[in-house]
Amino acid sequence: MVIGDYTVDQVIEKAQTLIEAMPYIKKFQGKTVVVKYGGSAMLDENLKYNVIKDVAMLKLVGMKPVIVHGGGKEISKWVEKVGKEAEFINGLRVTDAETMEIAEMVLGKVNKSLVSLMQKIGLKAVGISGKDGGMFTVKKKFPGGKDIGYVGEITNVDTSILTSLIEDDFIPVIAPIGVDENYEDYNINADDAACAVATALEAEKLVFLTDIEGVFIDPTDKSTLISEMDIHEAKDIIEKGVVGGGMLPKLNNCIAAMENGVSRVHILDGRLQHCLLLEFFTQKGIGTAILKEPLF
Ligand SMILES: Nc1ncnc2c1ncn2[C@@H]1O[C@H](COP(=O)(O)OP(=O)(O)O)[C@@H](O)[C@H]1O
Ligand SMILES: CC(=O)N[C@@H](CCC(=O)OP(=O)(O)O)C(=O)O
Repeated sequence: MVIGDYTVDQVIEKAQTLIEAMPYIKKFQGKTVVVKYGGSAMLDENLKYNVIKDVAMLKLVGMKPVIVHGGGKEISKWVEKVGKEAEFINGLRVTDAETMEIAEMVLGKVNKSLVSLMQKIGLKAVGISGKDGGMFTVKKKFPGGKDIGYVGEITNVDTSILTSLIEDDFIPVIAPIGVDENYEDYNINADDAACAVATALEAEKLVFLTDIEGVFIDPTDKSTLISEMDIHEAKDIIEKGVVGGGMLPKLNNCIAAMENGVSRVHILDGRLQHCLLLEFFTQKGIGTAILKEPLF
């Protein structure tokens, strides 16, 4: 027997998936969830559209999603177009005045492209940067004591603009730019921004969407994926030098978020279609989960 385009078994399987989602929907209803959408996982419009559809689903079942986005790859592309070389120290972009200008322009474009996609599927979204509503106050960051230009560390998040938007049913979409007390612009690593926002909003969950399956002991050996680790293990692998590149600020931020009250932190492969739905609504553990304490 067939029902529409499906066999009875397929229909039952679909219904079971919905039933499986029920406890998770109940658990996260009314909760704030922060999704950090990394530039590395914005490979094409189709993928972006699917991520936005997942966010729509989170919103429609009663969660309060907030998006903090990156755009590092796109910034590097434009930095190279003006004849410069993109340079990073500890996963943070060395940002001179010209690079700052490029970063703000590119992040503004990424921001509005995400807002457009949301509007296309009927979601209410507002794109802002940390400058809007005085949301982020920053000070210059000196990673390892080094001066890397206009790179900011968030010292305060004024959540009033976010809470107003959320109360009015909008999804805030945040670009990681902020100003210091002298109103100088700063480029902020999007992982740092997501962690600060999740902490300030006391989010239930912080999810990083990136371009790798999760955290690996050895990224060249897929069998070394860490599916769960506690804060101590996370600190340990950082100390051992196992984690590099853009994963370093991500993992440091996972630890900071957990230490500052965020209940759950996950690192997921944003290239995997509907990874957010799989993570939120099914029992399948995907990516790397960072836990406060060991489970056993
Ligand atoms: N131990 C590790 N496990 C996983 N990824 C790692 C590790 N060490 C370095 N990386 C790198 O970190 C990258 C993710 O960070 P990044 O490129 O900044 O992504 P995003 O744009 O999502 O912030 C991965 O693509 C990978 O190359
Ligand atoms: C200071 C710093 O590193 N800023 C980042 C901001 C964008 C970002 O973090 O984007 P992803 O999340 O895609 O990496 C940068 O200029 O690349």
